[in-house]
Amino acid sequence: MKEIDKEVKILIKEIINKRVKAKENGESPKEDLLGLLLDSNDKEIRKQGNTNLGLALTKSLKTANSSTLQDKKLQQICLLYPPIAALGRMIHEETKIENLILPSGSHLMLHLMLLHYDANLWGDDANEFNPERFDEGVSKATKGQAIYFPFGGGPRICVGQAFAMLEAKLALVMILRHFSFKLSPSYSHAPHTIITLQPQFGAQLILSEL
Ligand code: HEM
Repeated sequence: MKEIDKEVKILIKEIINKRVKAKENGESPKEDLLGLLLDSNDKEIRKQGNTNLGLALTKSLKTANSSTLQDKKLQQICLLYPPIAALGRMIHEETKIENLILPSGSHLMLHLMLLHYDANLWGDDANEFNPERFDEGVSKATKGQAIYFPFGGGPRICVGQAFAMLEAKLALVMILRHFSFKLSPSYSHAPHTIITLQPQFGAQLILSEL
């Protein structure tokens, strides 16, 4: 796991460094999030007279790695809004589940939203944002049951899980080091599935530079 963690960090650094180079050559779009963050990072570095961009990135990576509160929040976000909302499987041989006989070739869908919002499994606050339920990790929160599947499970579990979580934390840390943000009044809550679960009308935020 430590090896994967190291590789993931190197990958993320490579992505950012490539972008920094493109920016220096005037080839990088400014108006996306990474462009905005790099701009803001540059300003901070100029203010502090520090020309070593790597230091700011290393600090962000350190903060991202040590933030267990963010882990819990991301786990809760994946409970309410699993980016992949349903998993599909085909059965290769006739299978009996209690009194149900599923013929070979049947297609099954496991709908994560049904599982993740089930009050019998998660309690009465199933549909509330409550990161504290993950205080003692995922296996305690699920009481060892197979009821939490944002990254799938078993032999086909997502190989990019650690990368995706670190990437999300890193993006958050980099934003929060430079900006505070709140939801724009134009935001309309409409989770919607087009392959992945996404906000149908976008998620407009108002960023204020710190
Ligand atoms: C928030 C981000 C992500 C989510 C929610 C996610 C979710 C999932 C889920 C649910 C599965 C299982 C699919 C199934 O059982 O049918 C899966 C598989 C997989 N994911 Fe991800 N994933 C994410 C990011 C990534 C990233 C960043 C990578 C690559 C760097 C990646 C690579 C893969 C691969 C290769 C598999 C197939 C594994 C196999 O079948 O053996 N994923 N992912």
